[in-house]
Amino acid sequence: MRITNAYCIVTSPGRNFVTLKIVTDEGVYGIGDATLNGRELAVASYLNDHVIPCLIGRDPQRIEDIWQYLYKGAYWRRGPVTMSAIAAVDTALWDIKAKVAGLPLYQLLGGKSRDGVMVYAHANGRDIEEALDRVDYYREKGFKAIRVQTGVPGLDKVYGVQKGEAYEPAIRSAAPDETLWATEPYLDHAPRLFEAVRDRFGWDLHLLHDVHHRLTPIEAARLGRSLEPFRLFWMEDPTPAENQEAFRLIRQHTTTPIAVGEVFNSIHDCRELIQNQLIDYIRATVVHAGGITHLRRIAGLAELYQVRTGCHGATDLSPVCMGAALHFDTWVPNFGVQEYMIHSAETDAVFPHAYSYADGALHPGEAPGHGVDIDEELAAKYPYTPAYLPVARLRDGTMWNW
Ligand SMILES: O=C(O)C(=O)C[C@H](O)[C@H](O)CO
Ligand SMILES: [Mg+2]
Repeated sequence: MRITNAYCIVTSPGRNFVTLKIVTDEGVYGIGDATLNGRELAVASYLNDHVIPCLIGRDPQRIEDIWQYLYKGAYWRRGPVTMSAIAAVDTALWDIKAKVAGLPLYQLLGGKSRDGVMVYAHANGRDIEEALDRVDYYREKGFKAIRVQTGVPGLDKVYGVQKGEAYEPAIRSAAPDETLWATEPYLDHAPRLFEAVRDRFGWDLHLLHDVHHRLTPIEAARLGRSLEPFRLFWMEDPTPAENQEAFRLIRQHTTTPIAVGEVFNSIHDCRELIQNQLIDYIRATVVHAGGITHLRRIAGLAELYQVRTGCHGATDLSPVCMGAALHFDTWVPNFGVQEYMIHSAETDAVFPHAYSYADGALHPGEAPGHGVDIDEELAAKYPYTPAYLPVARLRDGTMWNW
């Protein structure tokens, strides 16, 4: 079996996605997500200009060898652009292998470890009342785990919150939107929010919260401690994780569980966090962390230290990534939870998929491969439009972490 063709499909059904399609001489094809929010065309160029020419003629069944060839062969290791490109190839190759075998991908990974993949929804509100209504909405839909974010008094725009139904942080424009951040009002507000959620809905619900890298380690420690009475499932990205050692300080002060890793692209980004048991959940997922092949290694390391998975699943990760992640989640022994930020109807139409939601869980489906396809004709109707994630500044104008 040989790879005869490979190409990128860039489409924008409401937001930008990059998809790699690999075609073989036997007519079987596979697809992989290559979307890197706000830097989409860099990955498309990496694939088109540097990876695809090296793939033609290779045996698509040699997934491990191709992974090593692309990783070691570039000389320049790691980084989100490289690892997203490798992930797209890897995902497409696993898709092909499973289609050839006539099996859903989770069967090749080792079979089912669970009957369904527990997912968490996003309840966002401009204020506490609005957030409570959204929690209620998702509870009614059967979700067992809900992430809750609200506006903060005195701040105009806050991560996770937006007027209207669908939250989409990447704004279509030539340059990023500028937002304002202040830590003190947030630290005062967050415990009030979770107190209100527990008062109204009780304790039979997993609650999650994303700090989105905004705090210093000692501020994160204070937040974790102030949230302890409300028993969170996790507090996510409390501080930027380039300095893995910083989490030791947070850990020394709080028992609120910590989730980190949606921006990680390699096992080396989380090795110390995992080996020193400084986190409880690892958020790396298929598209940004080198595909199924590399994510499996991260999960294997994490398992040794009782760190569980919590794959990133925002809407900037395409349904192709979600499909592949659900097969991974169905198999991985140390599964924790899967993020599920629901895609728009336009996106779902471009990416027909076998996965489905029922009663708080997603199911990957039984279609051979990862079960997600792309309608190329429809995709062509949504041309790429530049869009960027916002930036954040402190009140005095200092650049901060968005
Ligand atoms: O889903 C989350 O937890 C996020 O933090 C979403 C990110 O801001 C988003 O995926 C960035 O592209
Ligand atoms: Mg996050």
